Amino acid sequence: MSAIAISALTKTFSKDKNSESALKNIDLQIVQGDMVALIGPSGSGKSTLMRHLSGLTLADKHTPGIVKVLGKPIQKRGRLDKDIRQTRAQIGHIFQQFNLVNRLSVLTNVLIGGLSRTPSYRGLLGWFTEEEKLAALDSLERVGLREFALKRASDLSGGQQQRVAIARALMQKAEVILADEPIASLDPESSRQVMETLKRINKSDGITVVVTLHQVDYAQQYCQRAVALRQGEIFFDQRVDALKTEQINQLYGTRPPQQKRDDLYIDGPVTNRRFAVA
Ligand SMILES: Nc1ncnc2c1ncn2[C@@H]1O[C@H](COP(=O)(O)OP(=O)(O)OP(=O)(O)O)[C@@H](O)[C@H]1O
Repeated sequence: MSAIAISALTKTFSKDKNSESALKNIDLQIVQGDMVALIGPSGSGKSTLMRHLSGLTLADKHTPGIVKVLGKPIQKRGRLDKDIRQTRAQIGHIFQQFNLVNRLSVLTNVLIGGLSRTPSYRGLLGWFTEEEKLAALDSLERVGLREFALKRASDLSGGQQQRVAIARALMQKAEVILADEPIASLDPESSRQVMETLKRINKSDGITVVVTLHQVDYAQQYCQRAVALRQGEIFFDQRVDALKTEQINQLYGTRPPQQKRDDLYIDGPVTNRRFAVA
């Protein structure tokens, strides 16, 4: 079964009839257990596509677009499915802006991941069972942060916070993780640790991971497949080891690879927005 199935997905933000669509008739299937990088230049539609997968953004009405996750519809013809809550409970989210509750402990943040299975009165009161706490500690152990359990989330570095978000997805027992630019504001070492952690849980638990990345070299190092968007369309979709420098240059519209690496910034000299043209 496909973990993710998208067909005929079109999204136009502006009501102006002549404006370009952010996504144009996208068809995409991702099998369960795959780790897929979504790459492409700024504004190509990566985040918009990710938001459609969890129903945070709706496709154009009166178009045949369908998005399914784990075989269940998320949205159809620009309308959310009525059972979306159950499906959403199986999707873990990791965003560029660390989406933890800063004033709560790391452990509580992870416990929040299991709320979809906790009776709501207990969740509201912050009552968690010993078993739930042990499971949360176990998730933290798996991302290498068990000893940070009682710290405030805001006291952790950006990279550590991203790993807490991964632990929260593990606690949630997410079968699909959508990571939207999880390393965009991290230094190279923290980026490596976050990508290694995603890769590890992808391999060991068979969790499907879709990750948007600005750096092609991280996609090549950690993912099996790369799907590239350009101007709202799929520009290439292939195994990462089949990616050619020429295609990457075409995708980003950069100068040829003999340029110095420092000249190859996508958006100016913003750290971590650089990508390698190998
Ligand atoms: N809420 C919105 N309202 C209007 N236009 C939007 C909205 N969100 C995205 N867009 C437009 O849709 C297009 C795709 O944007 P999107 O953020 O998906 O690109 P991206 O590939 O994720 O870019 P980046 O790498 O910079 O995050 C852009 O032209 C953007 O301006």
